[in-house]
Amino acid sequence: MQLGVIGLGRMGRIVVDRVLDAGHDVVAFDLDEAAVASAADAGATPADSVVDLAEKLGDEKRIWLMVPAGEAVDAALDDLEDHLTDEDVVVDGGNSHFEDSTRRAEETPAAYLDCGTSGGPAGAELGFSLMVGGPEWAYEELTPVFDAVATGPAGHDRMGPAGSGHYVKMVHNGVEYALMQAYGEGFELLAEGRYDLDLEAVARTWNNGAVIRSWLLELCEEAFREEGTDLGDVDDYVAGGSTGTWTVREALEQEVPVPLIYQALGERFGSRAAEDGRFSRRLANRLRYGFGRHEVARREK
Ligand SMILES: NC(=O)C1=CN([C@@H]2O[C@H](COP(=O)(O)OP(=O)(O)OC[C@H]3O[C@@H](n4cnc5c(N)ncnc54)[C@H](O)[C@@H]3O)[C@@H](O)[C@H]2O)C=CC1
Ligand SMILES: O=C(CO)[C@H](O)[C@H](O)COP(=O)(O)O
Repeated sequence: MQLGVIGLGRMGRIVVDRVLDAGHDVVAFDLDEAAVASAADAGATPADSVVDLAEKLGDEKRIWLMVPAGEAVDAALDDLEDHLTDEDVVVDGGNSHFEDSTRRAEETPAAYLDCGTSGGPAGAELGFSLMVGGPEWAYEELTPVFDAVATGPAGHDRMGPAGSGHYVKMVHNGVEYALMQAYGEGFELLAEGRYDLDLEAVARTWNNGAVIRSWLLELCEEAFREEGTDLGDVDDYVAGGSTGTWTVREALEQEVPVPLIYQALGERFGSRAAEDGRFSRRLANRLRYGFGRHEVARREK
């Protein structure tokens, strides 16, 4: 199969590499020329615009968007519009709002798959977890690509109709916020509590057989190993928040109580309003680097 990939940043580049490794062809475009050149070095055919990418793909277009949610997705779709037919397939693998995705599915001339992507840059080796919404035929058609980008066939599934993939990913992120908060509170109590503990050793012990073992807990272990048990100069500022806000807003609309997710979101906003040095916020800040390579806010020395 030949796949066009638009957006070659932290996540899009992994899509390119895994699809090439699986023996498919890739045509690649990004606004950043260096990113295009680097993808070409890896074996992709470079494109110098979205239209050039569409033309290079020929008649049967399968295109993966991996650009920031919002305007960049609409801009790419606007440029593609005149080059798509109902036999083509466009995948949006970014963190788009599910209502934007249902709108785009109606407006786009091609079949549209909204694909929630989880796993972060660690997915380069492991593959991602992919939550896909949209027409069944298009999902089946793209299965070889999903097999390559995901951890394997078990790492992706069709959630339902348009919007459902990004809906599931939105809720995934709400869960992510609450888990980070829970680990943060536990480690804060251990850091402030009765014993002088090595928190890397605690995390490692928990990660080996404990009920609460997980990848986020492995990232806590990594954070303590790399920053020290006191988290060094990691600041208490936690960035991000859009997907958690969407989750809470949707929960309010559906009248489903999500107090843990709400509280975790509030903690993020609180971290920006007051510098209180809370350990849980410092760990959340560092964890965002662990799973997403988001920049770590650090204290001035
Ligand atoms: N970093 C992470 O762990 C995860 C990110 N995501 C989502 O994946 C998407 C991409 O994220 P990252 O790769 O981390 O971002 P990134 O900032 O590393 O890469 C985005 C790339 O898109 C390019 N770009 C922006 N507008 C463009 C346009 N109109 N046409 C072509 N290229 C354009 C940029 O030049 C950049 O290279 C976002 O929606 C993000 O929320 C989803 C899951 C995890
Ligand atoms: O989707 C992700 C992980 O699953 C991204 O890393 C996302 O950026 C996380 O959300 P936030 O930026 O609000 O922390």
